[in-house]
Amino acid sequence: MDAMRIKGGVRLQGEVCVSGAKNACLPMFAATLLTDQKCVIKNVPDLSDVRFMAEIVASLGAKVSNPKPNVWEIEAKNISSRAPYDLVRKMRASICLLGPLSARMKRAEVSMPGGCVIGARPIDLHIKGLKALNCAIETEGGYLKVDARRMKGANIFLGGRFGSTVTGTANILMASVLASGTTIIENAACEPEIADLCKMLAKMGAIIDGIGSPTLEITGVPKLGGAEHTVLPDRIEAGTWIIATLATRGKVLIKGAVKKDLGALIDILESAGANIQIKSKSDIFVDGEGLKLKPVEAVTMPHPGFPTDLQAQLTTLMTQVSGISIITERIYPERFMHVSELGRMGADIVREGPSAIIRGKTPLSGAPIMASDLRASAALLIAALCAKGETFIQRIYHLDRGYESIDKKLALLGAKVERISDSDLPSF
Ligand SMILES: CC(=O)N[C@H]1[C@@H](OP(=O)(O)OP(=O)(O)OC[C@H]2O[C@@H](n3ccc(=O)[nH]c3=O)[C@H](O)[C@@H]2O)O[C@H](CO)[C@@H](O)[C@@H]1O
Ligand SMILES: C=C(OP(=O)(O)O)C(=O)O
Repeated sequence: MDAMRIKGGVRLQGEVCVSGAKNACLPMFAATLLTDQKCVIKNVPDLSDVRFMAEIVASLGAKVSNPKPNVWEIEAKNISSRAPYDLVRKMRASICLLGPLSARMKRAEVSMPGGCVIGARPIDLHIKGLKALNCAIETEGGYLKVDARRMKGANIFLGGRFGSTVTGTANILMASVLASGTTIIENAACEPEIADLCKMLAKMGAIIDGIGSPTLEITGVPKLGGAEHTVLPDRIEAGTWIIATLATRGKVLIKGAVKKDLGALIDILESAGANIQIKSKSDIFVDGEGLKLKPVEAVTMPHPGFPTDLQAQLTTLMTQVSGISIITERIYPERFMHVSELGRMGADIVREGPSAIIRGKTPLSGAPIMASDLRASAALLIAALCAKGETFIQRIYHLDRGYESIDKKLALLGAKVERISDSDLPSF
């Protein structure tokens, strides 16, 4: 297993390129199962989650290849409809297979995903949506079994007490593109990754109106064809670089940071006094030198609100800002695994229900710490970059799920980081 050694105290400086969005390409890989023709997906980040998804799609019978860096080709001529537990358990996003398999094979058996450290992750809305499309569903032996022989378009309100669902929208969308008649998904997730998935489906021949809005109208077609699609840049990676630059008081040009996808984060940071310059549609320059930021109050919400996937990173930044910040998590009220590890580095953070109350600015000092999930790891990494002395982050496989070549990108910005194996860790 790998760990990361970080020597803190360096200001990030230079230029960094954002990779393709993980949360767009995972459902896109599933979407390739909707056709027996070849799909080519470009700008795919080299991540462990992507490799898992490729493995799952291949295990279903698709021909999967990675002919060039960041390019994947998938041809799903003959596929089976059963996604087994051994593969599905490795990655929650594999629930996205449910919609495409139901639509193409008229039946699907997908192992039920479990919860995860960021909290409960139910799939009742996915089931509600498929039932509305006239599918019969039962759970048996840990599998969700869908009989989609009588699938047809419907009007579906896809919402719950936490708002919309991202992978739930992806599933119902991918099912309805081949369902007879018209489907209207109300309260659809508006995340840019869903809009990008819609664009790929449209290239495959799907008819979708309202792309990017909370109302998607899908006119079912009997068959889809192959397509070539380039994945949009990862707004969560871009946001992580913006925050890391401010936290280290650095100066970085972030290429592939799309302002329209980062509105809520930019608004929060500008209200704190950050200098964020929009250089073009997809380039943002952050100048953190000599900045005195003000504390913030932020609440996570579905897009276009402040994303939960940047909550942990913003928490770290606020430990380096004088005053009291309050960050409230409305999507996953338990997503605070980073808080105790930040405390071990010297942060003063108290949890009050779904909120973290951060009293800054506290000096951080390097320590041995443990990554617990993807974004918590990013938050710890940012803390390590700000800390005095050396930090050793263990279990960085979490980071590799969602950040392509993170150590190499950091090194290019001047950070002192090194990937080491657990056996090379000093004794603490
Ligand atoms: C692969 C992928 O795209 N992952 C993202 C996706 O996860 P994911 O699609 O799993 O998250 P959802 O959008 O479905 O979850 C949003 C909220 O709805 C609740 N819910 C969801 C489904 C359901 O059937 N019932 C229900 O109650 C969840 O518990 C959560 O509170 O969106 C999350 C919220 O932006 C992000 O943190 C994840 O990075
Ligand atoms: C929670 C995340 O991913 P997943 O939904 O795949 O667990 C994330 O990307 O932060």
